[in-house]
Amino acid sequence: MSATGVSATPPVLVLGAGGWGSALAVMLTRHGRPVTLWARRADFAEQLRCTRENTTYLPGVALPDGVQVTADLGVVGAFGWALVVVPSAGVEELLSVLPRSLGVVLCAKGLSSDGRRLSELAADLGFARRAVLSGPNHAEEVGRLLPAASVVASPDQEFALQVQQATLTPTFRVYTSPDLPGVELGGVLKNVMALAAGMVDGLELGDNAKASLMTRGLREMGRYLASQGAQEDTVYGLSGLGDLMATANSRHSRNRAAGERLARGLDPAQGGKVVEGLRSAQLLSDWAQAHGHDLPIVKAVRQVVTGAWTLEEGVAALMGRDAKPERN
Ligand SMILES: NC(=O)c1ccc[n+]([C@@H]2O[C@H](COP(=O)([O-])OP(=O)(O)OC[C@H]3O[C@@H](n4cnc5c(N)ncnc54)[C@H](O)[C@@H]3O)[C@@H](O)[C@H]2O)c1
Ligand SMILES: O=P(O)(O)OC[C@H](O)CO
Repeated sequence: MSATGVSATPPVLVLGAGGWGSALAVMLTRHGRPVTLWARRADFAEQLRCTRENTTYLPGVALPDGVQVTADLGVVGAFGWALVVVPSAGVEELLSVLPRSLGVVLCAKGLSSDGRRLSELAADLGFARRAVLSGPNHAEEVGRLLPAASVVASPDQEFALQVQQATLTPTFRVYTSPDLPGVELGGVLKNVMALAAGMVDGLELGDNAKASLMTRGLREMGRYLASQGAQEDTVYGLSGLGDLMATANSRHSRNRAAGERLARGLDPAQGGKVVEGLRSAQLLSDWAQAHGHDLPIVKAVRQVVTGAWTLEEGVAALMGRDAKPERN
């Protein structure tokens, strides 16, 4: 409490100073929520402090003074929970050095190296309070205070409400959900579907093909959610349909762009950019094969990405499947 009896807004801890971590830090700070932003590299933290702009991952967006940048992970001791905003490939490394008493809000949209959901990985490492934050949220737009919505999902309703209150602002509308796996897997699968949508763009197959792919992709996502014990209808929310529409159609999406580049015969992960759908396609496809589960679009993406199929073979495989009712 301040001297006036009004509660001071507690600061939010953002771990990871890439595009999304920086956008969240800017958006929250602009709305009066001070943020501590942790960057892994001391020289990068120093650069952010000096220039007040993340020219590498979020160019053109100023970091307000309220964003305290640090490379000292010791700051976590002052916080009860944190937004974990490093790419999925780096989540295990970061979580393994954090105190297990910290509540973790996982913001990455990928799987662990052995195919676990990141919240499962956090549970296995001993984190009791876990949530995910996911939705149609391009950093380039959220950081510029354009309106967006998202979902914080956790079986721990008190934790979900705490994170919702801390992150909901006039430009970022945050909903809660108890379906953690459903929200988390929506973010994973939409990246694979966005790769496929980018391939459709690159091949210039037309609007009908893209709409058909996205709709059948959504059905495939729902079936996969159900197979993982999640609620199938979570796929129709912000983290599923919402993020699929945003990512598969966006000029900002690295996954969509990677698919388009691949279809044009270029390197999909241009300049070492994070394209999480590439690894997820492999992991999900391996799982489907091992468990006799049908994930045709995921499989086609994997086959094309690994070079096992040409793009034309991928299209033919999807168009030549058995006739069936739409609901299957
Ligand atoms: N960019 C977006 O619009 C957006 C929106 C929502 C969610 N996400 C998700 O957020 C995650 C991060 O994406 P991004 O766009 O911020 O990535 P980015 O490529 O912009 O930046 C990644 C950052 O993470 C750091 N990093 C990498 N490995 C690390 C490790 N082991 N420990 C600590 N830091 C590490 C990098 O140095 C870099 O600062 C991804 O999983 C992505 O799917 C991104
Ligand atoms: O750039 P992408 O493809 O990783 O997508 C970014 C966000 O996930 C969009 O919500």
